[in-house]
Amino acid sequence: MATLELVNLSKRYGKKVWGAKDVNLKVNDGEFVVFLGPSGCGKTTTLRMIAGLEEVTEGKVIIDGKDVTYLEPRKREVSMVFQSYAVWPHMTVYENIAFPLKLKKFPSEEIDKIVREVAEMVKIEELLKRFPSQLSGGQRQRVALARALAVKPKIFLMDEPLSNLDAKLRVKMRTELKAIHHKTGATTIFVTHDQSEAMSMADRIIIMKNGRIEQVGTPDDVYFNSANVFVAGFIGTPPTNFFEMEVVRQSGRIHLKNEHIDIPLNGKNEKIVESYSKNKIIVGIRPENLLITNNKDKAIFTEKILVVEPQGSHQIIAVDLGEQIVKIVVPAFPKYNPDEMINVTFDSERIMLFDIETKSRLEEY
Ligand SMILES: Nc1ncnc2c1ncn2[C@@H]1O[C@H](COP(=O)(O)OP(=O)(O)OP(=O)(O)O)[C@@H](O)[C@H]1O
Repeated sequence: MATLELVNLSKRYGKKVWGAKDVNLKVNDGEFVVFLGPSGCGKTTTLRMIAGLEEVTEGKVIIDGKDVTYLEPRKREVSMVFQSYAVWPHMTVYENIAFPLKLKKFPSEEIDKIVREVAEMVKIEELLKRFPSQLSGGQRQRVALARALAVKPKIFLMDEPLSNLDAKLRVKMRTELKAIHHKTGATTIFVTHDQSEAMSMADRIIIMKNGRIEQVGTPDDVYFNSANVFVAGFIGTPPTNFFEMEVVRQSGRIHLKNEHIDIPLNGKNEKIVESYSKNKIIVGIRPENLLITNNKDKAIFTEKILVVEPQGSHQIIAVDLGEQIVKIVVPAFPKYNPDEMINVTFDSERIMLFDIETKSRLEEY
């Protein structure tokens, strides 16, 4: 087990493309950290630099206080699990797990003990004599996990390890991986582009875009205190509704208005906008923070329902506000129908205000 520190870590491909740029991060001993972001944001590049599989252009990788930036991969005491499993097809499950230990010249009795221990941990004790071709995708991924666990690395690196599995198995493996992490307490860096995977597994999430870190925080931090428009839009399903609004001072109160919506501000939100000098602002409201009300006076807009998407536990209501589809999440009951008129209000504690130019959150988070 170990700590990890990345200092201004950067990777340039060719002359212009920065795969990762100025990545600064401290990972605590035993922490489960997830790199999350859209395709091409630099997650894999960063992970590979930590593993030593990618040459660093600038910056440092520090494991347990020791600068390993130029140390070869096998001397870093990290284990990597890939999306493609990378188990050896000509070896049995037992041999796959045992092989790295043999290379390290462990005595065969100890190898046997470790193989059985990790096989039990990932629930493949029954499969030790089989070859990978006789296993399902999920079982093969467990073998890759067991092999990585067996060498007791200082740090576990996982690059989208669940993305080749079907949706149901992914969700199951998430829970199991989290339980394994709980048991081993190994410092883990996990890469994914799936936000619900990140939210459900991470102690902290590192959200990346264009090679840079946009926000570092717990799942609650990045969801409730999103640092900017990108993070607020990336985290959450359905995504946050964004509105470009004008700041209007009207009979002693501040309103945020556009053609369809009128939001009167009070309390904390009014204070934030009082010290904001521009006349346009971006408002972000998550679908569950828009509320349907019978009181028309409280409505920030009144509109016809376009579509209702039943989800069992809740309903997603879509409303067409002049070329912008607004999504609202409401409980499963009462049932709503298309063409029904609804008055929509909002949870004033939960709206997010962003600078129209910098797109950053306009409050302390
Ligand atoms: N070998 C390479 N040569 C040139 N550019 C590269 C190379 N590898 C990655 N890149 C570029 O670096 C950027 C970051 O890529 P990276 O693979 O780290 O993204 P990612 O977040 O892991 O994406 P994905 O989720 O699609 O795997 C991208 O713009 C990518 O095109």
